[in-house]
This record gives sequence, structure tokens and C-alpha cells, in this order.
Amino acid sequence: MKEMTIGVIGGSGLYAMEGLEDVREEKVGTPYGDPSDLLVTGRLGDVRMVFLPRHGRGHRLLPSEVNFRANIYALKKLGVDQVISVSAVGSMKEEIVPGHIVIPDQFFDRTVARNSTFFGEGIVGHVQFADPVCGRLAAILAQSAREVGATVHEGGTYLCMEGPQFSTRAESRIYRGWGVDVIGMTNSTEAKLAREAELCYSTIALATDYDCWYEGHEDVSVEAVVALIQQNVAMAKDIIAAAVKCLAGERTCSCGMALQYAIMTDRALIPAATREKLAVIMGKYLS
Ligand SMILES: CSC[C@H]1O[C@H](OP(=O)(O)O)[C@H](O)[C@@H]1O
Ligand SMILES: Nc1ncnc2[nH]cnc12
Repeated sequence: MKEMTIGVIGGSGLYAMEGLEDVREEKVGTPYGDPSDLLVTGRLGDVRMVFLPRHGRGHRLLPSEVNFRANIYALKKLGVDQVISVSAVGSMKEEIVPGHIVIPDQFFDRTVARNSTFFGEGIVGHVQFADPVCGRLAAILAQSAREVGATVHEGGTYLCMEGPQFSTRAESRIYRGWGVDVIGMTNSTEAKLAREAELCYSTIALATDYDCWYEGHEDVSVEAVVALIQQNVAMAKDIIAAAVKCLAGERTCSCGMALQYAIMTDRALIPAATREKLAVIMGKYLS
């Protein structure tokens, strides 16, 4: 059996992972350009881990500037099977109080300026995305969050906006009317690419604010988000440490077969350059 490798993509406020042993930093090249930073590999207990800060160390990249394709490619290249994303989110529901954890099970993509597929350049594919999150990984993250004492909302819709500006009050009210639970700027793109790369994907979303819809509560600001993250980043790390213990066994989900029936293009017609570019992501389907 292949040794499971767990990837962690750290979001706003999570730029490093302490507690790893055998730590190494790797610069990983990809056909899509550079990932957000060096990738950090190591072991947490018995489990092989790879960590990547989504916005780079020091938070240098806008959500729209994050090279999501390079990030997912680099994780896959280093053998990652399951991706735990950590993200700051605005709460769109009163009961999701800043400081609570949400494990979203749906995404609503409102982004407009992202490369969100590995397909193209002579190969067409359509993965199923009705359930965009790995159910097994999500359940383990929710259970782990409860174990460390977090208040957890299991399931919920994450609306992914382009940013970088926060929403207007009109947008925020309309999103609430749509029934979304939380709002952020990064996860839809990542989840789409993770699915195409046959990686499990689920998010520990930390509610940091009530966006700007809730009268009587402060409107979202970087200051408020950062303060809330600083209070809760240790909890996010504890959730990861608890979850990793349950993730070493073989995957029982279908994430690792997401491309089995997804590729439309006659294999004989896929250009050699595209075949080569995609070898790490889907090489097993291209022969
Ligand atoms: C600092 S507030 C806005 C910023 O925070 C979230 O980032 P991430 O998902 O990487 O934790 C949100 O998506 C925005 O990028
Ligand atoms: N209100 C909000 N909107 C978008 N992204 C966020 N990240 C944290 N809070 C946010």
C-alpha cells in the first residue's frame, strides 16, 4: 500500500506548521510556474506531511494572484493524497459566531479571474463536482475539531468571491438571501483543481467576522480578521494534529478515481506537449 501523505494548505494567518520532524524545504518546479512558496515536508508522528502557505510566507499574494494550479501540482508531485485546507471566512449566519469552525460541504463559485482547470490545450475533461468535498476527510476534520473543544458546524456552503475588496452591504445581503453559510476568496478554485488531481480536499474554515450584513456588529476588516485568527490558530493546528492520526489508513472514498470517466478526448489526439505537462496529474489515464 502507498504511504498516505497529507498536504496542508495554510490560509490567512497560518504560514508555518510547528511540530513536524525530519523537516525539509523543497522548491518545486511546475509547468504552471511557481507555487506560492517553498513546500515544507516532514512527519507528524508516523504520518508524512507537506505544508504550503497559500499566500506565501509573509502573505505576499492576493487571492487572485495565488497560482492555484502550481500549488496543487506541487502537492501532487510530492506525493500528497489528501489536502487539508485552512481558511479564514466571514460568517453569513448569526449562529456561526466568530471563533466557530465550519467544515463546508458545498462551494458557490463567484470568481471570474482564475485558472481553475488542468484541462485545455488539446485535452477535454469534465469531473463530477456535485459533492466538491471529500466526505471522509470532512467527517474526520469535524470529529477532530469537536475532540479539541471547538464549536463545529458540520456542512455548509462557502461562497468564493474574487476580492480582494470585501463585499458591499448589498452583495452581503444578497448572498445571505441565497442561503450561503460562509464567505471567502480562495477555496472554490483550490477544490476544483484538487478534484481534477484526484486529491481528497476539505477545509477547516475559521469564522473570523460577520462580513458586513449584521447591524450592530463591526464590519469585516483585516484588523478584525487577524485578531480572531491569532486567538484561534493554535486550535486549527490541534485539529490538524488530531485528524492526521485518522488519515494514515487507505482511502475509502472515490476521490482517487475522479478522472476515471472524465476525459472526453481521443487519447491518440492529445498533443505530446500536453501529455507531458499533465503526466504528474493524470498520467495513468493518458496512455
Ligand atoms: C485576511 S481576510 C481575507 C483573506 O482571508 C481569507 O484567506 P484564506 O482563504 O487564504 O484563509 C480570504 O479568502 C481572503 O484571501
Ligand atoms: N468577510 C469576508 N469576506 C471574504 N473573505 C473573508 N475572509 C475572512 N472574512 C472574510
